[in-house]
Amino acid sequence: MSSLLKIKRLTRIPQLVFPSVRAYSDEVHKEIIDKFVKNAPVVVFMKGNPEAPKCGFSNAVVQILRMHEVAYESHDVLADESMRQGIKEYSNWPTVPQVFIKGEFVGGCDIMLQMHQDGELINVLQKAGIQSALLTKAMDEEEKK
Ligand SMILES: N[C@@H](CCC(=O)N[C@@H](CS)C(=O)NCC(=O)O)C(=O)O
Ligand code: FES
Repeated sequence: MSSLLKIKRLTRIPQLVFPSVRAYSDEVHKEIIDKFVKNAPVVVFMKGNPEAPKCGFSNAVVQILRMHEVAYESHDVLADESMRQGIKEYSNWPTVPQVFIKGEFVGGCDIMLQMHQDGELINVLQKAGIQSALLTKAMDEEEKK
């Protein structure tokens, strides 16, 4: 028997245990996205940027927030593939755009459109301490009457 085999038989070499690399990177990634999501009162993950959206769904969200004159931070997922996948895992929502208000996932394009149409967006913004320009205008008009 070769001396190497003898050594192997006689010694129990302890195995090094590494946490799975994927589990580790997922955790780190979640932390990074968590910081982005909570970095501003309103945060939007989209394709392109507010000045030049690169998809109609992202454009719709930009138009809605513009109507309410809401300031927000945006992230272009097309510029960062790990962000594109990471945000979907973070919120457990399969598509982009994604809108967060006060760190809470609110929805994508369809939900934002629905909330805009039924007035719920004004309420959600109000609860987050943000006054929609549409509400300001409505109040101004009410005062004039
Ligand atoms: N119904 C969706 C429309 C958004 C959507 O379908 N997005 C697709 C096409 S832009 C998407 O994000 N696909 C996955 C990807 O591109 O990573 C919504 O309400 O937001
Ligand atoms: S990029 Fe094609 S539908 Fe959004």
